[in-house]
Amino acid sequence: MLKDYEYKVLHHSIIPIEFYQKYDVKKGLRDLNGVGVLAGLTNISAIHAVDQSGNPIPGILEYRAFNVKDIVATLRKEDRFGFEEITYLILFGSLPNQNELDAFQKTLAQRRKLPENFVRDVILSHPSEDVMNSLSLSILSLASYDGRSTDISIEKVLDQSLDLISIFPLIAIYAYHSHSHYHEFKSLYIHYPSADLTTAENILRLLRPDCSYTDTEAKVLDIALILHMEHGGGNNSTFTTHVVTSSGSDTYATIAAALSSLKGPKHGGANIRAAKMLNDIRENVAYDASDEVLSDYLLKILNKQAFDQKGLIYGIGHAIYTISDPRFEVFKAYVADLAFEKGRIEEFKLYERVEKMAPRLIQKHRKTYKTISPNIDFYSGFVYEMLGIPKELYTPLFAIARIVGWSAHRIEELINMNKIIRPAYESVLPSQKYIDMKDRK
Ligand SMILES: CC(=O)SCCNC(=O)CCNC(=O)[C@H](O)C(C)(C)COP(=O)(O)OP(=O)(O)OC[C@H]1O[C@@H](n2cnc3c(N)ncnc32)[C@H](O)[C@@H]1OP(=O)(O)O
Ligand SMILES: O=C([O-])CC(=O)C(=O)O
Repeated sequence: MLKDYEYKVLHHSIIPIEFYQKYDVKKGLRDLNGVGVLAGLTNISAIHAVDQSGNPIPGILEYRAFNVKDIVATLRKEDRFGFEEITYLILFGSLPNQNELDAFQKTLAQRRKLPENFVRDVILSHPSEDVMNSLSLSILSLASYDGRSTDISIEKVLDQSLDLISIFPLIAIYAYHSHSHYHEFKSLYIHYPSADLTTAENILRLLRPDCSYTDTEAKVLDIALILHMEHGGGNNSTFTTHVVTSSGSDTYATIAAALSSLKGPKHGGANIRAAKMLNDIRENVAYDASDEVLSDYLLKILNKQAFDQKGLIYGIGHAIYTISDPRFEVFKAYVADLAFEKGRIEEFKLYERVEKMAPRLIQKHRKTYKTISPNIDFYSGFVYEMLGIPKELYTPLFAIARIVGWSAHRIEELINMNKIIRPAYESVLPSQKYIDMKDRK
């Protein structure tokens, strides 16, 4: 029966490919040359991938006009954490001075707590292997604890956003513990966060049975969070935030929608797929395999004959960047050091070979004129793995960071747009006369 229904659905859904050109449809809301259709304006971040004449350039990412590479280099030089400072920058538009930063850190620490019995009644009662779904469920449940959940005044939305930024790490990690206890039969422990620690340190503290972590581990995680915080208004989850916000919906529903978008394997979910794909490659191709053998296996992945049979090499390619994703470059600088420290050089070398080989294979195989390069999530799963972070938390870590960007964009949409987002779909089916039941075949 279901097969029958499937046949009908396919038969009545397929639209001839040439129609998209005929009606000038911007597939993926992209122009023919791949540039996104202009859907909004923003002060929050800028992504530069072409020069003024439209020629590709190495990618540049700016948060509130500050180059992300400079931000990370300064934090590294001064050997300090930056997630809270860059959250302040993205939300409020300027760099905090020391007093402003201290006060903001205190605000986040005070908000880093869940409603009474929330862990017991919501998180532990609904264990799921999919921590992204647990996050969505928890965010929607939080609305019931907020007496003004549907208030969309800027003051209230900001208040809700600061709460969500503070508690996302708690929800994600407790949800992981719930899954690991009820589905993997491991001991259950729920640590409280510490008001004296940064977001990155608290994540590791809440995750580990003995709350321990090294300064290097926490600083690498802090950089990973900063690199994932924000990426313009057009990425799939932030655009979802704009779309849902434009209908007048509340913060909880909007963020649940953004989470649902982020988990997709072509977006934030790519980090877990990239790590699983590399494990698959490791199992099927020896570390010392020739380039020819490795290339043949990558071609099998592209031809949907290997790994998840979706035809994608995860962690490679980007909708906007061509020559390079600047976040990838920053990340990679940490991977080599970490791999050396953790004795994972052989794996790192395999990653590196795939990173170099895959873009060329995709270009050739998909016959694309566009230069393709690795994106931020090619190495992020490997980094998390080396930090001992379970794979169920890879995409939630992205969400823990991106909630900052979503919040800023939701507020920007509320302040500026006041117009429901509503693009057009042209019907290509000629009208028919309704048929009486007795006359149907
Ligand atoms: C944080 C982030 O969201 S970063 C992105 C994370 N996603 C991934 O790593 C998943 C793998 N990558 C992809 O699927 C794509 O590169 C995307 C979704 C990121 C961008 O997709 P697009 O904007 O369509 O990329 P682009 O226009 O450069 O693609 C050109 C062609 O190459 C293909 N292609 C691009 N990247 C890949 C890839 N990694 N594997 C296989 N094919 C690819 C596209 O499907 C397209 O083929 P088509 O013309 O037959 O449809
Ligand atoms: O911009 C995009 O399309 C995807 C991306 O890199 C992000 O959201 O960080």
